[in-house]
Amino acid sequence: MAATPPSCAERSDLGVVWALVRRLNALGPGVRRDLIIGLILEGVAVALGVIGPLALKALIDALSQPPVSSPVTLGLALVFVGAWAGGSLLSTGRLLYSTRVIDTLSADLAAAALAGELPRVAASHDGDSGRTLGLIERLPFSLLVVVDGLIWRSLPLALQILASLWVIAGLIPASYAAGLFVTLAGYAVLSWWGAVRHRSHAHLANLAAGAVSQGLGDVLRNARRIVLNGTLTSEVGGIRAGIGQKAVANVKMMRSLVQMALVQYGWLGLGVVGLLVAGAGDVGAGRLSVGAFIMLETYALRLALPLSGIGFLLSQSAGAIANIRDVLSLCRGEVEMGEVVPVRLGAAAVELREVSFHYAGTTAGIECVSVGIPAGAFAVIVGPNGSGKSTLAQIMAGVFSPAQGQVVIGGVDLAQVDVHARFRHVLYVPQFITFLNRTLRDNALYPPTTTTEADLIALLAQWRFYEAGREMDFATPVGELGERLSGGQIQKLELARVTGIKVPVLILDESTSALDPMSEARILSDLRQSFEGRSTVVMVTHRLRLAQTADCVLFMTAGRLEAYGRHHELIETVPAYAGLWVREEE
Ligand SMILES: Nc1ncnc2c1ncn2[C@@H]1O[C@H](COP(=O)(O)OP(=O)(O)OP(=O)(O)O)[C@@H](O)[C@H]1O
Repeated sequence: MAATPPSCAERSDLGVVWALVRRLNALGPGVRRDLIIGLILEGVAVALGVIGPLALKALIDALSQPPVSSPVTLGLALVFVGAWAGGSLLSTGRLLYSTRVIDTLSADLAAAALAGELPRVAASHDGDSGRTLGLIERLPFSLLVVVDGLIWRSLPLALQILASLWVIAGLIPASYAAGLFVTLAGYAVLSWWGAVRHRSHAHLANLAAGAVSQGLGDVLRNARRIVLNGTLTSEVGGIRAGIGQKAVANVKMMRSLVQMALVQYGWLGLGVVGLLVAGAGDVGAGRLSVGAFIMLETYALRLALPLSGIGFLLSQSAGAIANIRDVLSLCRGEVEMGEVVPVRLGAAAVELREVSFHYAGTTAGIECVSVGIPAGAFAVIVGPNGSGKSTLAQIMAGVFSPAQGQVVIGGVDLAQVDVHARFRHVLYVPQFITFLNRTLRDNALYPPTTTTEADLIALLAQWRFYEAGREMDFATPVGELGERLSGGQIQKLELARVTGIKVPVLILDESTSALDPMSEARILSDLRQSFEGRSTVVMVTHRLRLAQTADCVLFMTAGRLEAYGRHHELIETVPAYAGLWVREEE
């Protein structure tokens, strides 16, 4: 993973720009070199922008004072045209470097945002992948606006304005330089004011765009549910309505842009007309040469044109900065994925000390659970639907952090272990196993397993992964989330992978629920054998017959640990458990 500066949750616009500058600086010598080359090119372009109108003035003055020298006029004409064309050429050439810098920054930010967001999605179960996707997709354009437009172009332009005003003040009455300064400064202030006013529209347009991305992702992921339940028309209608709302937000944003442009260009027009009228009067009165007059107007137009580009960028910058701020807020600091080395080899004890947890905004969760599972044990968590089995399992695995209490694995408080490193202490296999849309091999050998392909093929053959006679084809893609595999195949593949993982505690959440009874018995026996002495295994299950052979049983009801012990003890002492057992037997 790319190294990123620690805190990314900047709030103010300047904070966002500053965060980008810091990230740019941290991107290494290659990026810094590109930045410097780009700045040099832009600097030369600025100088040519100042020289051009000066050459034009000299040319016109030479032409209006006979005798006219052909080599001099030709030379001045060449300087004027060369400065004009050269400046534009250099500015365009500079784009090569700025594009490279922006692409690198974009990749760095996207990686940091993803690295920050994935653990949050994994932990909260309320991931908003569509919104995140939209934010990251819009990032390159936003960076172009802010980095190329605001950071890179505004400084050279400010230099060009200052140098031009200095030249003007040196050649003609200072009042012209003052007039031009007031015109340009007023224009810049109006642009800034417009950008601030534009921000709320841009924010709403961003939200609408995010909602569309989120909705699209959601319906695409749920295509089968939608089509099989006959809700295609209404779901497509919902997306269309969302796009309509986005269009309304965009129109409002564009209207605000047009109003802003009216004010900006109105002011500019007034300023340039003022300079023209004053200049024409002075030329008529012989106080100003025709060359100086044309030079003044050329400077005015040459500076106003890029400034209007900056005005546009400023107006776009509110949305761009909002987008970048959102992406920065997804970054959660530096993520270093080191080598997969278990903290300790061998099974570890699990201890829960007065653990409580509630899902945000609900009363559902776990109430003050204290329990100890000895190292090397095979423990099962049982209980009715919604009693908190999966929640407890995920707290044990460090997926959810308890609001109160401690989870201690092999003497280590899990809260003290970085979320990215918890898999070295305890590994959780979720209730709903999903695969990456890659090959069977990629998913079956997915880290941190250390199993070999040959061992895996042998194991899956024993577990009857395919019906008799069918060859194992590890190059087959499994489809989105693994949808080309059957429910039982998904669990077999995952459990085969898990047998190759060396971890002190393994937590399986209903990982055999889709297996036929024979496969389940065989696979569980193989798993227990391969984890013996190596891992403590905790398994969430609805099948109480698995509890019969377990070393300990955790019986959950309504978010509480109702009872803990061996199966036969609970049968004798806990009527609710005995009732559940009788129902299963029936
Ligand atoms: N992400 C979530 N946000 C809010 N509430 C949740 C969330 N996940 C689970 N719950 C609630 O927490 C309670 C316990 O859920 P949990 O999944 O732990 O139960 P369970 O015993 O594993 O159920 P089952 O046997 O049906 O799998 C339920 O009331 C459930 O609705």
